[in-house]
Amino acid sequence: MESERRKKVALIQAIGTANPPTCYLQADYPELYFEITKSQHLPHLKDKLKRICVNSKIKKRYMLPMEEIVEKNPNIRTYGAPSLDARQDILVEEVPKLAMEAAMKAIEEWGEPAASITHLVFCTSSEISAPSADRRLAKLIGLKPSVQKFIIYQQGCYAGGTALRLAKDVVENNEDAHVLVVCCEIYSLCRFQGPSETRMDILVGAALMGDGAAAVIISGGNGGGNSEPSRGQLPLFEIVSATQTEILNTEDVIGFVTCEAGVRVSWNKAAPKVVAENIEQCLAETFAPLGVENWNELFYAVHTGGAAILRGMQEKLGLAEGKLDASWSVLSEYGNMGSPCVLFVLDALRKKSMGEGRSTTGDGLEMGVLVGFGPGLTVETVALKSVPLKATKK
Ligand SMILES: CC(C)(COP(=O)(O)OP(=O)(O)OC[C@H]1O[C@@H](n2cnc3c(N)ncnc32)[C@H](O)[C@@H]1OP(=O)(O)O)[C@@H](O)C(=O)NCCC(=O)NCCSC(=O)CC(=O)O
Repeated sequence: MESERRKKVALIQAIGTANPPTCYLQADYPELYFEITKSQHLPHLKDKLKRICVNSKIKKRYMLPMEEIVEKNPNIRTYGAPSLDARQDILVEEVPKLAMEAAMKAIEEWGEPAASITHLVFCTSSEISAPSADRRLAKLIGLKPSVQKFIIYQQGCYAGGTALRLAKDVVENNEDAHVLVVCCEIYSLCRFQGPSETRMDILVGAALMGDGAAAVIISGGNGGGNSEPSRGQLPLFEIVSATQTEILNTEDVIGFVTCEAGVRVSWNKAAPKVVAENIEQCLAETFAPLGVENWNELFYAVHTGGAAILRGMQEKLGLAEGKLDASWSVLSEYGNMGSPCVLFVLDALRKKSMGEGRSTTGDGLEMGVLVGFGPGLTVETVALKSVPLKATKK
């Protein structure tokens, strides 16, 4: 009977991640940045960048080889100089290539052919082109021409959550849908700016941003507490709900604009405070219907926006030590890569849970939350259910 048919639930089946090959150690970066930008005559700004780098809790980041790129395109090093053409020429090629690496890893873990993907959701804020980056990616990984594509351009760091929200709707409403979600950012190049005496947020960006791509595959499964995948393989997480919230009157807190000089980012000092002040309301709205009030009952995959943001959230929610470990670990190993960050954290979380012999993919807990935030200020709150790890080992 129709009324007895169980609703399909959205299951994350596999995760793949990728980074460019060039690794920059955080301890060496201030020297390198001031060398590349020919700004050694500004030692007070270099000292400030050194301090921010030390406090960033970042050990290393992966980026395009910026020394070579800037040498060939010297306008990129000068604050405000026109350089968008040079950046776009490289990014239009490099964004789909990095995305491909992550996508291939996710497809390999999933174990089904790429041709079985029915929908593609692609997110980037690192280039703008048509035919767009999703189409280039589809060709690179051999998706069928009838794959249903969506591109989420210019949404910044919260787009990883937006993509999961869209994929959830797609699998719940389309029989046998298999959605490939890919987020890819090359901030090292699109957002690179030389230092400026009047723009301290450029130094903050120089200290935090890195490049990465992450891909997940989401399929429909049977609900009812037991997460059954549709195609034989056991899933990693169930997406229970996904919501976007706009925090009113915060348009000047985080933003960016593409201009002749590349992507000009505005990060306001108030960002950590604004996120901390609003996070509990976002969680309350998401988890009241699920009967969760104690934030320590949840596992967490929070965007690695910066150390002050993670600290503020931990304090405001009264989280026990270790609750944000997966985010701290991604921040330390990769920095702030924008939209793929939350998916990197999800990957770290399930690997950590497995490594530590936890009973579920979510730190041994049943319910958790993925939090993405970015321009607007906009928050994506995704409620997740973990999967028993004993079952995945069978
Ligand atoms: C950058 C930090 C690690 C630095 O931490 P510190 O422990 O060194 O201390 P701090 O916060 O006092 O900052 C050090 C110095 O930098 C300055 N400073 C910090 N943030 C600033 C900003 N946004 N604009 C201008 N200056 C800023 C401080 O005033 C201080 O200057 P002085 O030394 O002169 O007193 C931290 O502040 C942090 O994590 N900030 C959050 C970064 C952020 O907004 N991320 C959101 C990304 S948005 C995103 O991810 C989405 C997207 O882009 O789409």
